[in-house]
Amino acid sequence: MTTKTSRIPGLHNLSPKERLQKVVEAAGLNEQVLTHLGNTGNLDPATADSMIENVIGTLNVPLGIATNLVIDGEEVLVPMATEESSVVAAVCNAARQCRGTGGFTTAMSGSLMIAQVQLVGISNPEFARLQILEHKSDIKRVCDETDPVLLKHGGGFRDIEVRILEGQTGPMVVTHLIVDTRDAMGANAVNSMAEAVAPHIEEWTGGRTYLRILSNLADRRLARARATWTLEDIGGAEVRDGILSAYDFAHTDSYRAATHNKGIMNGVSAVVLATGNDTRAVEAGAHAFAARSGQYDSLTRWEVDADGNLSGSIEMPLAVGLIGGATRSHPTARIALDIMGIETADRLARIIAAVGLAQNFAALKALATTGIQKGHMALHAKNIAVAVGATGEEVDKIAKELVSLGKVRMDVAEEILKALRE
Ligand SMILES: CC(C)(COP(=O)([O-])OP(=O)([O-])OC[C@H]1O[C@@H](n2cnc3c(N)ncnc32)[C@H](O)[C@@H]1OP(=O)([O-])[O-])[C@@H](O)C(=O)NCCC(=O)NCCSC(=O)C[C@@](C)(O)CC(=O)[O-]
Ligand SMILES: NC(=O)C1=CN([C@@H]2O[C@H](COP(=O)(O)OP(=O)(O)OC[C@H]3O[C@@H](n4cnc5c(N)ncnc54)[C@H](OP(=O)(O)O)[C@@H]3O)[C@@H](O)[C@H]2O)C=CC1
Repeated sequence: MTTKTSRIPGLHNLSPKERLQKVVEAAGLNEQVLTHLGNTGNLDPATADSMIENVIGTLNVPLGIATNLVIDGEEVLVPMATEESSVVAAVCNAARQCRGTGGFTTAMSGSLMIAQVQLVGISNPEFARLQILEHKSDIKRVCDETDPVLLKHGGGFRDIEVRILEGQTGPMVVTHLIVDTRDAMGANAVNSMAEAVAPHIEEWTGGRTYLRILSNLADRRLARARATWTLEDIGGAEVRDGILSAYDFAHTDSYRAATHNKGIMNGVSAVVLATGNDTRAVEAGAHAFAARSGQYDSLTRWEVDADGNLSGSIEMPLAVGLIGGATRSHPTARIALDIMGIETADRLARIIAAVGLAQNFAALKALATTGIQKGHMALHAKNIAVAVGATGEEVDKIAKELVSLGKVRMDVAEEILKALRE
């Protein structure tokens, strides 16, 4: 049944429970939905209602733990929130195979974010550019006055750059405010600064400012991770060469690079989500960075070291925080940080980069050897069993049967379930 009308005036003024009732009625759903969505798991309705708008319930995603990771000499258990099977297992698998060489070494370029102020209606953009640059100390003062708390935590304005862009509507003079946002992802912090600085830029140049917003291409907040996998640990030179060939494919072809990077983001987004950070911000930054040369490229690099072992590295923007957004308000996100023993946003970003690299190693190794389906579908089999209506012990029985038949398919699962229930 389709919804009678999507116009529900004042829905936002109701409580989550009242809204749910209205939506169930409007969508013509049965009363069971009330019970199902009424159970909000470990996010209470009041907290959920304060996070987004028009809340009627919550969507629980499994939270798994990646084991085996050694990052900068420290053992770390990493929580990952994802709906996709084999993603967590893949990280455990990759991390286990590089423990012998010390695991992952990571670094961060800094915690600098960029806010952009777009200025238009300028006939002499080169002149305006210099006018803005001359006011660097005024801009610093305005930015820092906007966020004294950030200043207290060692952050604040660092620099400006001014670019001239030729748009279809005429020249644009774009000011980048470069701000150290420390343990915050920083979107709200730098957006406030951009809005505070904009009227001054208009006054100095006589132009008109439009957009005042951060850039998600956080290329001054790059997380880096590297690791070495020995031939012995990965199963020999043929496996190494298969991984190198897989990387070469991604480096050469954007169609392949998109899938290659999707695999990396399987790990990255799962940790970003588990910690209540903004998955879209990180994803937009990653893909823009991957395309920075003009050709969409791999976020990882794979090489052979002097001893013939496999060296993997990753470098990508990772604007994540421990403050702001849902990182503080979502109780599970706070626990996720505690599991990792995280005290700085810098450490969180570095762990996420290591997870991205591990994820890529596992996927490339599987692709270059047995193929992805063997491991992935074996773990996906339980999902298929649940999707066809299996419950309790039926789930494991069906999953095992699907794997042993080598046919992890819905139609086969349905047949097995039918036979089990006869
Ligand atoms: C699936 C495996 C791990 C099997 O790998 P395997 O070698 O058959 O597993 P194993 O039973 O020998 O176990 C090896 C280790 O893997 C881990 N492991 C093994 N099973 C589990 C489990 N159930 N739960 C947690 N951890 C598990 C665990 O660490 C274990 O060591 P242990 O702890 O036993 O000493 C392997 O085939 C693999 O890594 N595959 C890659 C899977 C993958 O990348 N999945 C992502 C989804 S596919 C996709 O979206 C991305 C893609 C592929 O398109 C990207 C691209 O194209 O580049
Ligand atoms: N394009 C995008 O990506 C956009 C994203 N967003 C959203 O913005 C949110 C993130 O913004 P963000 O600015 O991080 O969040 P907040 O504004 O909530 O938090 C940052 C603020 O926390 C205070 N603070 C306290 N301690 C620290 C510390 N140690 N380090 C840094 N700051 C500290 C600072 O000052 P004070 O207390 O004075 O605020 C700082 O400005 C996310 O929810 C994201 O989804 C919003 C718009 C656009």
